[in-house]
Amino acid sequence: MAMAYLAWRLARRSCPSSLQVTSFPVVQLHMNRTAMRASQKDFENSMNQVKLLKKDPGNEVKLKLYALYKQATEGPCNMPKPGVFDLINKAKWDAWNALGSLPKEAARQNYVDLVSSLSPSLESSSQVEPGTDRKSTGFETLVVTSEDGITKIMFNRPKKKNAINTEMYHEIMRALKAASKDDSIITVLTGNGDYYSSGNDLTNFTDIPPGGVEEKAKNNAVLLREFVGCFIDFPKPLIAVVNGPAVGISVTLLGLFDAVYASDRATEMLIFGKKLTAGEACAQGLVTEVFPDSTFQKEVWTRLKAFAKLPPNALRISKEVIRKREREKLHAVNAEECNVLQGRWLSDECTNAVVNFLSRKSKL
Ligand SMILES: CCCCCC/C=C/C(=O)SCCNC(=O)CCNC(=O)[C@H](O)C(C)(C)COP(=O)(O)OP(=O)(O)OC[C@H]1O[C@@H](n2cnc3c(N)ncnc32)[C@H](O)[C@@H]1OP(=O)(O)O
Repeated sequence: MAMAYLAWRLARRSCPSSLQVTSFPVVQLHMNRTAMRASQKDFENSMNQVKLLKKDPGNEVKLKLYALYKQATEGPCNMPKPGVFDLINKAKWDAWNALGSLPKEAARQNYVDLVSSLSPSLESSSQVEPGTDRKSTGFETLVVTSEDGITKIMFNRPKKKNAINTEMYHEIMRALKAASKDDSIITVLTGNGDYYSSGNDLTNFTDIPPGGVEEKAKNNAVLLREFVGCFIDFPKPLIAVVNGPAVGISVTLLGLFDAVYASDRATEMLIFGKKLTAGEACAQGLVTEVFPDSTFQKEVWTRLKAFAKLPPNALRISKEVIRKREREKLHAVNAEECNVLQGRWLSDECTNAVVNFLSRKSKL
């Protein structure tokens, strides 16, 4: 991306961001949550999570879950005790009966707590699991899920370090448009696997149409302009969970997010051909906050779930007020930059860089 554009984006980080606008209610929300009981929705989400557990939690835990579920939905056990040879039903009955007169609400809370104690394995690793609620199908290069007021758009080409090919550009735009209209409060972009994204898929430059390289460069410029435009116009809080190294366009786009959380493993954010650590990117305002990789997913998702409970209209309006002043300028810079890039893609420098990369393993 052009120097001016990047400089502008960096400068923008020192302006009030929608994250700052929302920071006060977040504190309030943490205080409220400790006093809160699990809602019916939390309970239902936990039931869905149980179905998706990858590892069998073992009979003891399953019995506890069963008992708490029955207690939460039907109250104290008043069924006749099964016979001694009906081993399974007797074990279930015993577990339920052992809960005595525990109130339904407390059982619901215990159920949610128990499920969440089983869930860290889903969230603590660098490999991000898809959400457990609604999973959009129809994407080849993404996993899109919606849960807890958060639509998560996950780049899903881990074997290619989540390089963005033409199909993925189109799918990201489609997912963003859908997220802007769905009932989620915030939208998160992240990557599956060890990379956030290695940027533009360099094979995008090899599929030459009948009109030759000029037509290819023009098509790419049109696509890029529309793609970046979707980020400029995105109406809800947009958050990047940078789970690993990020390269090229996946870095420069970060300036259009409302918050950027990076794992301290994101050590290779390449800009100006220079590797930048996540900490350095944070010092320059491109990243909002850096977390240790060991706790990255857990800490970030806890925070995001709290954001997603903030008043949705206030969030949208805050973003609109901030973005309104700069939208026109952003679109103008985007258009100019795409024009410049269209020319650069026809240069020997660009051709050589692509050929060098693709010929490393004799792909050309
Ligand atoms: C519509 C067009 C718009 C253009 C917009 C302008 C955007 C510009 C940019 O984004 S410029 C940045 C482009 N990206 C790069 O230059 C990075 C290239 N990749 C690498 O340097 C390395 O792959 C790496 C440092 C990301 C990772 O290195 P390593 O750990 O050694 O892994 P591999 O190189 O073996 O990669 C594994 C696998 O992934 C393929 N791959 C990785 N990145 C890309 C990519 N950007 N494009 C295409 N393919 C990529 C790599 O070839 C390997 O594939 P293989 O296993 O050999 O099939």
